[in-house]
Amino acid sequence: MSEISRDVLFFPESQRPFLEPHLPPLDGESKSSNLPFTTLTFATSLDSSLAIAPGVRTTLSGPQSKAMTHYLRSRHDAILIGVGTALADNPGLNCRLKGVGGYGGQDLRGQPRPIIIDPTARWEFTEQAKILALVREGRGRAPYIITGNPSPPAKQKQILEEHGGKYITLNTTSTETEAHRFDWTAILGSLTNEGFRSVMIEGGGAVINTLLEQSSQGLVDSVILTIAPTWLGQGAVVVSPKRRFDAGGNAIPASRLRDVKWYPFGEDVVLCGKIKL
Ligand SMILES: NC(=O)C1=CN([C@@H]2O[C@H](COP(=O)(O)OP(=O)(O)OC[C@H]3O[C@@H](n4cnc5c(N)ncnc54)[C@H](OP(=O)(O)O)[C@@H]3O)[C@@H](O)[C@H]2O)C=CC1
Ligand SMILES: Nc1nc(O)c(N)c(N[C@@H]2O[C@H](COP(=O)(O)O)[C@@H](O)[C@H]2O)n1
Repeated sequence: MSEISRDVLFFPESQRPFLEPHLPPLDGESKSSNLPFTTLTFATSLDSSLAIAPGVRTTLSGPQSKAMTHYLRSRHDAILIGVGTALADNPGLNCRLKGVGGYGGQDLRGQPRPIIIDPTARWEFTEQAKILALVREGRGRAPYIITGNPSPPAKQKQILEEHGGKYITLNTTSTETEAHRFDWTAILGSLTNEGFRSVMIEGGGAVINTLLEQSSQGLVDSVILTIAPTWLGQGAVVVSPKRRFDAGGNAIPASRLRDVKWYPFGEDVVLCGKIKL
């Protein structure tokens, strides 16, 4: 069996319609805001964890919900993760559904552009990175890395550009607790400048927790979560955004979904909704 046929995933036509209201429009119609249609999507445990420990790749999705995630990848122009995930997972970030480009389809049709948020350009990848191997095999696109470092390492820049990727430089700001932070509107604006009309944001913890802060959660158009029937336990990488307070200083929920729909998917459930603003 070839490497490609072993990897191929199937997501039946009959299971696709329920997702449609939660996805970027098929006709490419853009939003009024000029920013890409933004879907927040990840797999979580019952204790709101993404991975069993920092730096550890952890399988949560069952086969059906994994195939659904790859369908989501085929429906977005770009797929975004933080550098923590790039380092922990050595991810492919391509779409391995039967029929997309590289998996029986033409060219790279249906393959999203991977976007990595790496403010200091600390990801020291080599040609062996899975994401680049897939590019050489014609099964994925080269990543664009958003950085605040005006002089990223020459070696990585060369490798990236040889594969058709690039660094995109964006200004960072400093907060009391963080030395180099991107504003999410600026991140999404830079994707618009590159011509992307939709992006799915997969994680990891820091990416999701900053996106769900009050100042940026309004940028999220759709939320599609896979919930797996497992508790990862203490010490895991947790989704838990910064606490919010009302005018009287009382703690209030950091974020809440509206128009929620739940769909069983094998042993998992898939939750779709919108952020209530
Ligand atoms: N179950 C799932 O669906 C998923 C699981 N994961 C898991 O999540 C874990 C990784 O999570 P985590 O360690 O939190 O890493 P992240 O992937 O969230 O990357 C975090 C880093 O990205 C940079 N970053 C994130 N947001 C911003 C911002 N707004 N501005 C500037 N820089 C930003 C920072 O880099 P710097 O430190 O250089 O400042 C930050 O430390 C992995 O174990 C992975 O397996 C990941 C995705 C999905
Ligand atoms: N949907 C989903 N389910 C899980 O169980 C996961 N661990 C993840 N992780 C995300 O997918 C990336 C790996 O992608 P490749 O299979 O290498 O293409 C990983 O980096 C996370 O972003 N997602």
